[in-house]
Amino acid sequence: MTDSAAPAVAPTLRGRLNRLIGSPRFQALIARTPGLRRISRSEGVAMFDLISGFVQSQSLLALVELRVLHRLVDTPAAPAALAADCGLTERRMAILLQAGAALGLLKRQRDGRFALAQRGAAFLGVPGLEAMVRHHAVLYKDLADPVAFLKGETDPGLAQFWPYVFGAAGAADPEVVATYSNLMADSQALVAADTLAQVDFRGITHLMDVGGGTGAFLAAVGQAHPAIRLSLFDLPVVVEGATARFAAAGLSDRATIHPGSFRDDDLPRGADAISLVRVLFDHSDETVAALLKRVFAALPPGGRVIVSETMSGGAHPDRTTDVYFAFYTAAMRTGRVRSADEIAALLAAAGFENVRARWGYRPFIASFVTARKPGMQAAA
Ligand SMILES: CC(C)=CCC/C(C)=C/CC/C(C)=C/C=C/C(C)=C/C=C/C=C(C)/C=C/C=C(C)/C=C/C=C(C)/C=C/CC(C)(C)O
Ligand SMILES: C[S@@+](CC[C@H](N)C(=O)[O-])C[C@H]1O[C@@H](n2cnc3c(N)ncnc32)[C@H](O)[C@@H]1O
Repeated sequence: MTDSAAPAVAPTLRGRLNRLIGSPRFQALIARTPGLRRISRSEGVAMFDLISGFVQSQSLLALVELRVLHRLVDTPAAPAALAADCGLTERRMAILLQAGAALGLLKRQRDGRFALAQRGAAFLGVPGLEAMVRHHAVLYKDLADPVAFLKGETDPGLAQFWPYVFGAAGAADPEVVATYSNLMADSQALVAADTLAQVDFRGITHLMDVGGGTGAFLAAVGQAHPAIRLSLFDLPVVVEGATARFAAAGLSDRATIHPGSFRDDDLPRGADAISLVRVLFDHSDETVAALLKRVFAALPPGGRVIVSETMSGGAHPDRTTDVYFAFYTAAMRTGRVRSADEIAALLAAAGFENVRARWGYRPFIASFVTARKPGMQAAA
């Protein structure tokens, strides 16, 4: 701690402890003390993990771009064979494969060939994950100068990647919208699974999913709860993809599609529950407050609202959401990752009561806040 050698004000107890821990002599002492040296080593590993995270992510991106995991699904292969297929020199391919093995995605065999490890096999099976990793090229470019990014001196490319967040007019190009909608729909499988596992849907007779994309969440709800009627509300160009999805899922009779913009239009009435899945974190507090008012107006007394998205840990900062999703939504410029308490406050301000929060099993997939419109309970 060289630049803080002379404190300007009397340090607190925590400050004195910080100076002690930051002293190389103290660190050396811990490192050579039996029983304590384990702490020193594991702290070093944790620090190195932070330092090298970007390189780990870029190794993964290279494995994805070159389809290395796919190439190893059925049989192991030697670096030379993969090098030829991927257009790399054998030496560079060996570096990539060794890194993949070190990251637990591949397994290095005794004969020098590389096989797909359990984590690599699982990675390929997670819906939408490869596409997510690929699109990180845009995010990581935006974060190349993180200080300039935080000062607002850069023009993040991610803001252009998602066409809809600036309003209905942004989602005009059907091809761009399709790319975006597919990425969302693919990654929706895990969100739907966790929402269905952690939120109580009992008593709901008609669910409207606002900002529901092409209906992937509703399709999952429809399959899990055969009695629930379904309504989808999203921008006109986005919901075009929903008709085919509902037909393929055998839900055409139970599902109604409502094209519209929640910025400009009131929401259709009739549903006794409204879900907002990965919608609020795209938008400013003002937009969210106006949207929640519309949600409130559309529900009957006792009607339920379900918010499902990644949330800040708030008082307990979370490693996944308070880093990746906080920077991600900042790069989009319009939204932010809110804690369950912040979402609860916005719901209360819109008139909702009985607000309940549940931290997700996998917070990087979703956490949940539910609330009710005051009045009579909706009939079960
Ligand atoms: C029987 C034998 C032989 C062995 C048994 C071994 C065994 C049981 C293995 C288990 C393997 C297994 C089942 C693994 C499962 C792994 C899973 C399900 C992993 C899931 C991982 C999910 C991840 C990493 C999700 C990442 C999500 C991301 C990055 C989401 C990003 C979302 C964004 C950017 C959303 C943006 C929306 C916007 C634009 C802000 O509005
Ligand atoms: C991050 S996506 C989430 C989609 C889906 N709920 C999911 O989790 O996969 C946000 C959704 O909100 C929709 N959306 C954004 N602005 C909207 C608006 N003004 N009116 C209606 N939907 C809107 C987008 O089209 C998009 O489908």
